[in-house]
Amino acid sequence: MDLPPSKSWSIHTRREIISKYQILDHVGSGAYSDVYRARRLSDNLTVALKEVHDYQSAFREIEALQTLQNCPNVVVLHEYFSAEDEDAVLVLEYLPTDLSDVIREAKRGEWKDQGLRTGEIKRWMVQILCGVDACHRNSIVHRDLKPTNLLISADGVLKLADFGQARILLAPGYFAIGENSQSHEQRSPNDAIVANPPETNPSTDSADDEGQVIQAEPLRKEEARGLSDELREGDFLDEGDKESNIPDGDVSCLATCTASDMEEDPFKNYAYEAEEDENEGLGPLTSCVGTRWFRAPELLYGSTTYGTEIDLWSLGCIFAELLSLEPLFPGTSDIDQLGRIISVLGNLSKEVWPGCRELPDYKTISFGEVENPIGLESCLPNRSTDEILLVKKLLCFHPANRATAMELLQDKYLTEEPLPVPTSELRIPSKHSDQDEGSPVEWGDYRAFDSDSDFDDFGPVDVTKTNEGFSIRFS
Ligand SMILES: Nc1ncnc2c1ncn2[C@@H]1O[C@H](COP(=O)(O)OP(=O)(O)OP(=O)(O)O)[C@@H](O)[C@H]1O
Repeated sequence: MDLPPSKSWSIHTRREIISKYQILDHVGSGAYSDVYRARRLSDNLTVALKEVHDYQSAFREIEALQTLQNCPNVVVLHEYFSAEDEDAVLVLEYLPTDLSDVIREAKRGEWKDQGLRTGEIKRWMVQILCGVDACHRNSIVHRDLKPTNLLISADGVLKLADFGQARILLAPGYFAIGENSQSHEQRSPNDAIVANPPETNPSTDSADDEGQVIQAEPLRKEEARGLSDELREGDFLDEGDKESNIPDGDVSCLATCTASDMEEDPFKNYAYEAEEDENEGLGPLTSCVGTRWFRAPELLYGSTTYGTEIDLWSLGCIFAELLSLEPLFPGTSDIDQLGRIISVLGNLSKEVWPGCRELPDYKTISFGEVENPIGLESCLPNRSTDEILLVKKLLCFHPANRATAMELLQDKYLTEEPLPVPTSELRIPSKHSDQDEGSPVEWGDYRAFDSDSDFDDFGPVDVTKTNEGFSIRFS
């Protein structure tokens, strides 16, 4: 049931907006935004108004969406409002649900034959790949791909959304958001910028050899499984939080790696950010992007010169989750995240990625030798060889070895029987707007799990000083 709209929302003070839109309800919020469902007065179209509280995030989202406006698998930007000293407001097509809802619904077994049918999984994958392919052809790296950012229309069309962290790697001519309060109707599309994504060129600024070294133990098979189960069951949560706050790593590093964390962090050399210069299309990039569970190893090791391949890693994690209905690497800290990856895939060494030693934090974080990696097969039980192979093509340590979205669209798994079902045959979960936003059970279970530091949510950690620095063991 829709509650009467609150008049206290700041968006109601924006005359230029309420003269064109009737605000219906508040449908969600992110690290930098509040999103409202609204009705366009001129034609009754339902839209989403995204009020973005961060200038850079708004700028990035508008720029990326304008570039991608003709892509059927990217959310449509109808127009945007910008004003000096006011948050930008993006008028987006309204999409009632997302892929995390699909996964959750399938997992609950409320759908007749339990889980997702192979043809459905394939159709979701094809739509995601089309959206990502469009981004990468335009040299746009999304940097925060995850199921909650893959929104879905009532008729089953999946669209990439939340481009607040996106970067255009080859700048197609930056534009500034207008200084005066005004609306900006969607412009005609830019010519597609077709360019090869830049080679991932690991920084030569390797970690200071004299610096502190974090030696982390990757989880053993049983530990990894135990911890995953614990996380899934929410054993460590307060009773009241169990359903609502299942930690999903849905924590943007941008939101959690604060300067004060770094200052208080005894392992100062572990993580750092590069200042991103918006005017430099190919300047250093921050490694603090994305959501931990979907973050590529080069980001976790502090790379600032990565490319579109970081999105391909995220895709591997998302596809694995579609296949198993469980998050693949549900890390509780960045180091735990790396530990989980290494436990499954094996050690990151120069044999699998010759350039890995150049990663800024490679020498700072070292893991014990994993002799028997768990393997993706164990993480995806009951899935076919082709399905596992598809995920393996994305989850390669060496970014250059990851299959591109275009290559995967031609993969035999997606082109052979059973074929992807038509979108009209996809089962769509009930709408966001049908849910009671006040209920944390409905709104919180795949969303924000907050943490101020990389270590505070990690559980027992045994730190000992060694000749080289510190050794950390997680128990
Ligand atoms: N076009 C849309 N239609 C319907 N709901 C939307 C739309 N865009 C966003 N939302 C809702 O608003 C929430 C926040 O939006 P979004 O993720 O884009 O914000 P953000 O501040 O960039 O988030 P994050 O913290 O993930 O970076 C989403 O989880 C979704 O529920």
